[in-house]
Amino acid sequence: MPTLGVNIDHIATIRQARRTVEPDPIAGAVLAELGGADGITAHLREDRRHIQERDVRLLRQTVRTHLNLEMAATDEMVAIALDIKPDYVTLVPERREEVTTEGGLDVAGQIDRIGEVVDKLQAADIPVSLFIDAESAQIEASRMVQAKFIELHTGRYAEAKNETSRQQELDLLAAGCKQAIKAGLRINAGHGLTYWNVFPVACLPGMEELNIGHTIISRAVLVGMERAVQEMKLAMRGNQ
Ligand SMILES: CC(=O)[C@@H](O)[C@H](O)COP(=O)(O)O
Ligand SMILES: NCC(=O)COP(=O)(O)O
Repeated sequence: MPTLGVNIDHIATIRQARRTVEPDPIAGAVLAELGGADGITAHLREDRRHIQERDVRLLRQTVRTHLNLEMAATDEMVAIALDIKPDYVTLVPERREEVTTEGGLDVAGQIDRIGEVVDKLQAADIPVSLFIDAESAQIEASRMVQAKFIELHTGRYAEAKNETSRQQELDLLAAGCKQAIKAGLRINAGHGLTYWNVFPVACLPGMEELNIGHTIISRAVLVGMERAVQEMKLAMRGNQ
């Protein structure tokens, strides 16, 4: 069974709706860990729409499991990561106009830039994961830049309109896992996973960690954070 990284961005989304101090994602992370989270994920977006730099600095001091910092491959973010030293960094693509991340990072199309960022972070003992689509060229490019991990983008699987296309997307993810294992890459996955669609992804070969946010925070609003995390861990084992 893969481990569970709980993405706490959307606790901060509620706070930022009023630019106030509550709810505090730091408290959310503590409760997620008490509920059984194996890691905490936070996405410091360039537009700061949810997580703030203050949150990442406090999370670095308070997280007892491991901290995964999601960020764009910009100089500003690299400087923050080198200063804060999360347990690992996941490089993601960002567009200010998007509601959420729309696809994987184009590593193959910017090998030099991504390679430079991977080198800088890994030289500082911060392992790097690349959030990519399960495409052969992107997995090969991730190997070439010597990232330690990839995070397979599960958005298209999650948004599939019917069982046939969901199965096709799952097959692509499974093929991506096989290629990544051969390439010596460690494998995470995430985006759009829910209590209802997570189990087949949790069963993919070599899957190490699932990073899940929106569905857990949505449930936590209604039933509380610890219970929402416990229920996700059950769903990852096939019990909803
Ligand atoms: C990269 C990814 O899939 C998630 O971190 C997602 O980006 C969560 O943040 P947003 O909801 O702001 O897109
Ligand atoms: N990298 C994916 C992630 O952290 C959470 O994405 P989502 O579950 O909020 O869609």
